[in-house]
Amino acid sequence: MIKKQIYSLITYDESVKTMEAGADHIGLVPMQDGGVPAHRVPLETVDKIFAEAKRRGVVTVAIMLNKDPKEMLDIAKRVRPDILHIAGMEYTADQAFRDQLRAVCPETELMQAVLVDGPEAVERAKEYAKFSDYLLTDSGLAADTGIGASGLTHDWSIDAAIVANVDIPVIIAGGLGPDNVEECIKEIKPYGVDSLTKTSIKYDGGRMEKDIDKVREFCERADKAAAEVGL
Ligand SMILES: O=C(O)c1ccccc1NCC(=O)[C@H](O)[C@H](O)COP(=O)(O)O
Repeated sequence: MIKKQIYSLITYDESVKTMEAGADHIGLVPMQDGGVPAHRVPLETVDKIFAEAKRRGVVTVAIMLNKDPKEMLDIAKRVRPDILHIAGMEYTADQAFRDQLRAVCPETELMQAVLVDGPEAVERAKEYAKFSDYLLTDSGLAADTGIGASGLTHDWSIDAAIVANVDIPVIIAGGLGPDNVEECIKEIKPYGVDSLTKTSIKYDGGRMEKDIDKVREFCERADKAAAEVGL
């Protein structure tokens, strides 16, 4: 079984369709400082989407694109995600942040993004794994955060080394879509795979929406590859 994580949802309707198309984790950017304004989701809409996901047993992820740990903890307390994803490079979580998150939101797990920009990413991942519940390996460089949402792949042999060297679940991100998710799973054998750009329709001005046919194809191909390699 492989976890299919689909980002970045904006509306309730596309969230329901994304879950129906096979997503195991859904992620969105609750209203906050930082990030592309068109992707931020009002907190009332986050509540509605997360309630529906919890009803269906789908894991909810709140994506943090700001650099203020206090704001992150306040958002976690307010929207109660299953996972808080620290996505930017300008703030990286640490053990103190993990402890604070556990204190204010005991049920929320922590996922730290790892920039995969060379072999040194393996040591970076090992450090982050000391305080994280999940790692998300990702490509640079988004204009607003320095990591993620690039639509670009990176050297998967480094992800495979990360999976072999940490003992927490690793989700692979960066340029994954229906065209390459099978190859990625066969090469890395990760806990999960993530897709944003290649399963979205992007419009001028930064607005985007999920392409549900692409989401379905991504999930089906991921499941097929996972079954073939015995995951
Ligand atoms: O979700 C966002 O809107 C976002 C914006 C800016 C930086 C990162 C963001 N999301 C983080 C993710 O984990 C993406 O899903 C991941 O980077 C994969 O993106 P893509 O390469 O476009 O599939």
